[in-house]
Amino acid sequence: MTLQSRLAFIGGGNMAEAILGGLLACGYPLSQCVVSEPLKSRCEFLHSKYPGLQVLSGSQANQLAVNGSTSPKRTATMISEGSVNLNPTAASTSFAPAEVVILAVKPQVLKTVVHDLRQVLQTRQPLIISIAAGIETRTIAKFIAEGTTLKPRDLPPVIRVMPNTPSLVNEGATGMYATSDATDDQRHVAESLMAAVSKQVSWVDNEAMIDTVTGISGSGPAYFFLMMEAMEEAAVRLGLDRKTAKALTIQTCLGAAKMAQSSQDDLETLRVKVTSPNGTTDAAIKTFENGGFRELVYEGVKAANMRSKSLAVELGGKELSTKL
Ligand SMILES: NC(=O)C1=CN([C@@H]2O[C@H](COP(=O)(O)OP(=O)(O)OC[C@H]3O[C@@H](n4cnc5c(N)ncnc54)[C@H](OP(=O)(O)O)[C@@H]3O)[C@@H](O)[C@H]2O)C=CC1
Ligand SMILES: O=C(O)[C@@H]1CCC=N1
Repeated sequence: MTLQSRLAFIGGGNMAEAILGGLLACGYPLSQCVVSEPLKSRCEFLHSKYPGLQVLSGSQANQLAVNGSTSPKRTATMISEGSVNLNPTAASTSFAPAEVVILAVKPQVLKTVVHDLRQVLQTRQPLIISIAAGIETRTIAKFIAEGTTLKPRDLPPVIRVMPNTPSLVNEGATGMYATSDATDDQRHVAESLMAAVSKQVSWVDNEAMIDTVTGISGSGPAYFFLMMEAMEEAAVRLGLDRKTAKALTIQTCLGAAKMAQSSQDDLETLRVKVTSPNGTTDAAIKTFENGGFRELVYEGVKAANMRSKSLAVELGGKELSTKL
């Protein structure tokens, strides 16, 4: 396995595209990537945005993406029989087997997807990276092993990753957890892939911490977009035109983040430096604090964390603990 390993994305939605787009932007070879995605319009979108990318759909698309097919004739038969559709711009009808499989479907369909891929995952033993919120590594291992006599040691290792959508612009923040059976080489490959699209990659030792990572950086971009939407709206209500309101809001967010990243000061000091006593910022900050801003943020992050845990219960059969 190399840092240009053959990658199969199972699911070609928002987060898959964020990772794929970020990898391609930093030079990952397009010819090493295949995406399996059932929705025709989404396939067309991916074809047109990434010309030459192999995008598969159809009933056997997931299998083909993982298993590969070194016989163009066999692939052509699958295509003519309609079990696989392949975009016409893709370079080849031969597929090497995937060395890394990125499970990028919604948590609710993960079980079905993994069940369908069970055989090929057991045979090919690719490194499996799951980005699905909530679903634990042992649950994925259970899905792979179900209906067989395989022992955990016979299963391919699963690395659980919680990325975020800024990966698309190579500004992702990613949390990672690997089970003890993952080798250093496999961890290195997974980390290198995510590091290519993320400015911050953090391993956690305890899988439960992935729920917390989900509540902070996985879901986090949406919190900042919400804040920016609210600031833009406030500026418009107070008289600015929308274009100016949006541009000032976005640049303020970016500037604050860059300062926070590069400054020796902690976040509180940076805030205090903007806040003249009894000045304008002071008036705003007091309004936020009096409205319970910090507690509200805590409750929001906790809700995301708890939802991640409850997905593990709903979809993985785990007991729900009320402990965070
Ligand atoms: N969006 C985000 O910011 C983040 C998402 N995640 C995780 O990433 C995963 C994907 O989320 P996201 O990209 O937002 O969701 P999307 O719905 O955008 O993407 C999932 C894609 O998988 C496709 N799909 C559905 N069934 C199958 C199948 N049987 N085989 C192959 N593909 C299938 C869907 O097609 P169709 O539309 O036809 O159903 C869809 O295009 C989730 O598990 C989520 O928890 C993790 C971190 C951040
Ligand atoms: O909202 C979700 O469930 C996914 C996981 C993290 C971000 N989006």
